[in-house]
This record gives sequence, structure tokens and C-alpha cells, in this order.
Amino acid sequence: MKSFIQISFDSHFPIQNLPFGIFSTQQNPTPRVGVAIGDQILDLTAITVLFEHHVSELKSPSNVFSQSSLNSFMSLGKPLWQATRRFLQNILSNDNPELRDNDQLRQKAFVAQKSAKMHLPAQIGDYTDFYASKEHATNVGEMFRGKDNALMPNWVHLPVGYHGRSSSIVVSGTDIVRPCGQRLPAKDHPPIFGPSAKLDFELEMAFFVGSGNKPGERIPIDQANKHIFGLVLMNDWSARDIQAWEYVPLGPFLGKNFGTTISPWVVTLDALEPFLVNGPTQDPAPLSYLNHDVPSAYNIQLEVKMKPNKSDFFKTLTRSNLKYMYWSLKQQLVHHTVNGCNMRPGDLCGTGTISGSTEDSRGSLLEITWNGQNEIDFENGIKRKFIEDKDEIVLTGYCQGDGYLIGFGECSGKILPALQ
Ligand SMILES: O=C(O)/C=C/C(=O)CC(=O)CC(=O)O
Ligand SMILES: [Ca+2]
Ligand SMILES: [Mg+2]
Repeated sequence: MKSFIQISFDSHFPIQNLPFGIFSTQQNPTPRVGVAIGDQILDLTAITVLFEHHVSELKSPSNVFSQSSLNSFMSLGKPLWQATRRFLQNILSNDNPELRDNDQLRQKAFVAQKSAKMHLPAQIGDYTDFYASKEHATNVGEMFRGKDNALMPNWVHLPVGYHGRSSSIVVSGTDIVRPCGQRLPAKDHPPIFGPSAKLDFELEMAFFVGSGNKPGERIPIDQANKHIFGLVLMNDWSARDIQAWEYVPLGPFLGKNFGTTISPWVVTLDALEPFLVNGPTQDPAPLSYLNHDVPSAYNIQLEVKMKPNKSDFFKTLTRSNLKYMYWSLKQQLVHHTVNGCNMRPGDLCGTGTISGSTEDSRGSLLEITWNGQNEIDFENGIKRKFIEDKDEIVLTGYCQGDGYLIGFGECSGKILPALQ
């Protein structure tokens, strides 16, 4: 498969990918639906006539694609997402002259990514964050609760999660203000109030729910993929000192709800299908509603880089892989609805921090520096235990195809000083 658009060998967005996002430009500041191809964006509102000719199942393309979120498109369901994707691959193909040889339409339809502003891809009604990496849960549990209580007994039986805060989810490139809150200055001291001194990132991915389920209904495991629209990178910024003091007995609250960053391009499950692999062996076997015996993990290589304040260089902090996750995306979605909880188009589910079994694949500074016991060295004598003001964190990820990448672009954010 080859496009008439030039795609560099290291592009995250070849014709095999075609992720969906919401963008605007200076000439046309109205946010609308686009698809990334190479270093360009195909503006779907510019080719609605082609949709009318070729994808007649899609009833009002001009309405669906002129929205400032993907929610409308997501709610149409998987057969229409797939028909749209097939059509886009066809119209972008080097063998198809319809768009390739129509200079006037090409002028209108393509926008350089570097001149576009990206927006949140969806209006996120509800956001849930899971805790699905056994290595991460064990590491954090050990630091917060001690070695003997590291992994709670329920953890191997169900995908543990908590309800997060959707209002503070932002798109890549948005600055995050350091949170203030209560923390213990030392063990057995009363709490003090002030800026978090242990600000951290969490390397995560997240899936967008496409079509939802009605209240009281549940999504069965063999239907789960029909409900998942696609995946993004996610950084669940975490204030470890606020978290450690507040989270018992109910779990994460102000330590995590001040900001969560996601990447702008939603990569569809169809684009990721060639990268399905077996996940870790689940022992004990999960209850039958969570049971799947087909490959359900995705081989997605992940990396986190940091550029400390006053440095010009990024340093890689960790390399991990989505396939390390103990609980699959399908199991997370199925468990979320097993009690009849309804999901809606645009709901976002974070996977939880993705740590591997080695020290260089840990998905947070909490684990990398072991709660600040060790320091990370950067250029020019700069050292870090946690994130300082004006430090920048960038997450990236891709699948390695045969001669192409299926990439997610970047999920970046810089920390601004706390409000006085
Ligand atoms: O209660 C704990 O031990 C820790 C909870 C979390 O850190 C929640 C979280 O964000 C989970 C994750 O990212 O894996
Ligand atoms: Ca998290
Ligand atoms: Mg968060």
C-alpha cells in the first residue's frame, strides 16, 4: 500500500495508519475532523462530496466531520469507522487518480501538520484510569504499603481502576501548573500546605470508547473490540506526596486530577490489528466473563524523554511496551460494564502505568528513582529525583511494521511553577 503523499521512512503516519484527530488552522479556526498522513492532514470537511459518492452508508458526512470532536463519528459504530477507513486508504492510494490528479481539491484538502493546531480529539464525558501493569502495581504497592502488602489479593482477579477527572484532560503541548496540596513534611509530622515536591509522570496509553452500552447492559468480551474506537498516548501527571497522604482509604483524588495529557491522534484498532500478540499468562485464570483465548495485547514500543529546565537536550528515561500489561484493553472495558455501568462515545480509559520487568522499563519517576532515593543524571551536572519547574516530558510510541511504522506522534507537557 502506497500513497501519492510523500511519506518519510520514519513517519508515524503512513497510509497504513490514518489516525483521526481534531485540528484547526489560522485561515480556518473552526476545529474539524482530519486524518494524519505523512506530515500532512487530510481535512475531511473538504472531501465530503467524495464521501457522498463512495460511502453512501455515511448519512451526513458534512455534519459528522465539521464537528469540533470525534464523538459523532465515534457514535456511528465500527462498520462505519471501517468503511471510512477503507475509503480513505483508497482515495489516498497512489493508484487512485481521483484526488491525486485533482489539484484544486488537493489544495483545499491538505494542510501541513506544522501549520495546524491540534485540539482534544473528543469531548470526554467520563475518564477512568486502570492499574493494569503488575510490575507497576507491585512497585508502587511496595513503596506505599510495604513488601508484604504490595499487591492486594483482588489484583490478579480483576482489572483494578478508579474514576478520574475528565475536566482536566488536555491535549499534548498544553502546559501544566504544578499542583499545591497537603503533604507530610516527614513521617509522624502534621501535614503542611504547599506546592507538590514530588511531581511525577506516568507512562500510559488510553482507549476511546466508540459506541457505548445502555445502563444495565454489559459488554461481553467477544464484542469488546467493537466498542473501542482507538488509542492515544497518555501522561497521568501525579503528585506523589499529595497522593501518598490523601489516598487511603478511597484511592487517587487531588494527587492526580489536576492534569492529564493525551496525544492528539487517535490510532484505530484496525490499524493496530497486525500488532496483536499474546499478553502475559494470567494465573489464576480470570473468571469466565474476563476470559479471552485470542491474542489481545498490542506490541507498541513506548518511550519517555525529559528535557530539564536550562538544558537543551532530551534524555530517555524509560522504554516500555504496551504488551507488558497484565490486563488487556478488552478485559478493562468488559469489567467496567459488568455491573451495568454504561459507557458513552468519547469516554476515555487509561491503561494504568506501563512498567516492564526491568529497571530501564519503569513507567514513572516514583519507580525509576525509587521514591527519590536515587537521582537521574542529565547533561551539565543537572540531577533530578522528580519533575522540577519548566521541565518538559515527552511520551512517544509506535508499532514496527514491515517497512513502516504505525505511530502515535507525541504526548508532551511542560510544568509551570505553582500558583502563589
Ligand atoms: O493505590 C495505589 O497503590 C496507587 C494508585 C495509583 O497510582 C493509581 C494509578 O494512577 C494507577 C496506574 O497508573 O497504574
Ligand atoms: Ca495512572
Ligand atoms: Mg491525571
